[in-house]
Amino acid sequence: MHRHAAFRKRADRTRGGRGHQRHPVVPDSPDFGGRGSGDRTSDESPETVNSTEHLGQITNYRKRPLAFLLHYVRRHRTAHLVILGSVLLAVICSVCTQYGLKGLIDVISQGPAAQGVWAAFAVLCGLIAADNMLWRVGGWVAARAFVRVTGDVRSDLFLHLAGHSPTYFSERLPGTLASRITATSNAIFQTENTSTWNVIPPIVAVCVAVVLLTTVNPVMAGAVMAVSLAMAALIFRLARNGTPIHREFATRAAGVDGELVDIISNMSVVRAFGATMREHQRVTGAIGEEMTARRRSLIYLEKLRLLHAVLTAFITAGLLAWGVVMWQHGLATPGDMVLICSLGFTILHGTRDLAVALVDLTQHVARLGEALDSLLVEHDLPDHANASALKAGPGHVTFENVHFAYPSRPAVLNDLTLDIQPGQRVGLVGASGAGKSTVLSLLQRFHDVQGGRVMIDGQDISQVTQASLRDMIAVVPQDISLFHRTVMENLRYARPDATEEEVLKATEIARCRDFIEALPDGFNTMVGNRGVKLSGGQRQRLAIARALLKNAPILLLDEATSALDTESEQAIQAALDTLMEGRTVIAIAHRLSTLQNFDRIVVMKAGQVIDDGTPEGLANRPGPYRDLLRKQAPVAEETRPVLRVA
Ligand SMILES: Nc1ncnc2c1ncn2[C@@H]1O[C@H](COP(=O)(O)OP(=O)(O)OP(=O)(O)O)[C@@H](O)[C@H]1O
Repeated sequence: MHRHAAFRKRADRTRGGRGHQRHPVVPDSPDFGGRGSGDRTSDESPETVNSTEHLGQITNYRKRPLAFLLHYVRRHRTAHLVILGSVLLAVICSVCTQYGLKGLIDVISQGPAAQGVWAAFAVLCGLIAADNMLWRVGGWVAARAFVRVTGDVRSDLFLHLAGHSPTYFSERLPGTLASRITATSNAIFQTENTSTWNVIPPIVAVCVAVVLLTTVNPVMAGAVMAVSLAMAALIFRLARNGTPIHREFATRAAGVDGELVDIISNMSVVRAFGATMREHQRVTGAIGEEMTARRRSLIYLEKLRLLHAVLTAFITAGLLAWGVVMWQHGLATPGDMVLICSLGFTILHGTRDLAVALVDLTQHVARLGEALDSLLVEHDLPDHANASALKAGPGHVTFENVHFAYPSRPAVLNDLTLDIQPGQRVGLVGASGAGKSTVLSLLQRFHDVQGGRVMIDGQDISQVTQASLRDMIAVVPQDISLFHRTVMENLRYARPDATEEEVLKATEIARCRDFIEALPDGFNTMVGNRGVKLSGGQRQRLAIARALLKNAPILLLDEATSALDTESEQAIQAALDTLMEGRTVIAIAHRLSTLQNFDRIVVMKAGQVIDDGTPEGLANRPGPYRDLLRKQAPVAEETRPVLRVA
């Protein structure tokens, strides 16, 4: 199969929703319409882009911006051929108009009795009309085709971006990534526009003009062509030399966007620390660097244009003088003089326009290259080449001699072994930095382990598709992220095809229906950026409802109730109890009393399990858990400790 066709097919497949196997409904779990997350077929799992097939294609273009552009041009081949055809014909008509003019003048100069005046007139008018109409045909088709290309590009880049690991995102500013996607699509649009309207027309015009000039004076045509080509080559070469300057500008511009988004998304912190002026200075610094880079880029272009203007003035003067001398020696008719002048100008202006357009084009291609270079990085956590869907089971989780370190950091987990039976509720406790969150991350395969294996129902999670792995796991995180969308859309994120009845049922169990209905627009209320218009407790209950709708056999909880009043805590605790029914649960808890109803407590220290047993068993014998309990005892008397939900 052709490589590009394969790329397209795969991209289409990833968009269209794959039929990967989903786990069955957890038998003992509460019924939310009798459907497991396995029924969620319309959701486009971003993990699907981890397909190594897809990776093998799009990342090939990382260093080949023009090949990348051509790939999308081929997707709309017919439209681009129509555009090219109409531009070529339009330019040919436009240049031939000058020949038509010469014909008319030659006939007219024979006197009023000359034959064929109206025929020459008709030819000239026909050429002018065709010239104008053909441009419009090209413009009409381009208005659709070029815009489609920009849409395809952004959509594919997003798909690729979404397949990167958390490490990729933690090392980059979201604003920079977003701005690079936009920059890529803008650069492609500009490249297509410049090529179609500013590069191809002068090339064709110059070629046709030279052919026509040959009919008057072949030597003159050859000389003009040679000089023009030499000049265009010189300008283009100089333009290419400026590429690093233009790329520097593109990098700085993306940097400013990244800084702005980072600061704006942390505006509450900026205010809390009275750091507005500090941030202003920082942004001003970044803008200053971008301005310097932009100035250098523009001045470089201006120098090139100046050079071309000077050369053009000299060559035009030479050409005109040559024509006058020919006329003086009776070697040229008045019509020939008109033709020499107009074709000479066509060639000179054509090469000038071409050189300028090529300069612009190299700048657009440089921007495109810069953006692709940073976006088309290979996924660092692709699905295994022979990955198959995780076969749904009851949710048996095993960590087998797991060794793990974050990049350039000392080991976080050392030979960790943990066996969690299906349906077991396990609380992970231990000092800050012990590695509890890392355990949850590794189970979701946010990173690959460096030693040992993580297994679900006897299957190594590094060997299964990430989409099927995510389907097995529901997460209630500590920091609950909501989209700036309606409450309903946020709830349905877990299962877009959930019926209204299922959503209502989940919100009732999660104790959030009452407060949602009290919101100004009920379920259609926008929750604000990351959910700021809701309280912490309300966001947590929404997250629980979302997890209920997902209905996965494994549930990860990370410290959910830390900042709540007693009433909210009780509501959330009750909701969590329902959510945990019939699932394998791994919960991170700092406040130990929330784990009293759990089957098992695992105490971690420096990446290892140092104690393991039932809450009562561990509480009743000397050991790290009892020490932790005693440390928390005074706190427990004042405030009822609660589970921290993931
Ligand atoms: N993305 C990351 N990159 C590099 N190091 C990390 C990353 N995440 C965590 N760490 C480091 O790994 C160690 C374990 O962190 P982890 O978050 O797993 O601990 P924890 O027991 O969950 O702590 P806490 O209870 O404070 O949340 C810490 O030293 C932390 O600095």
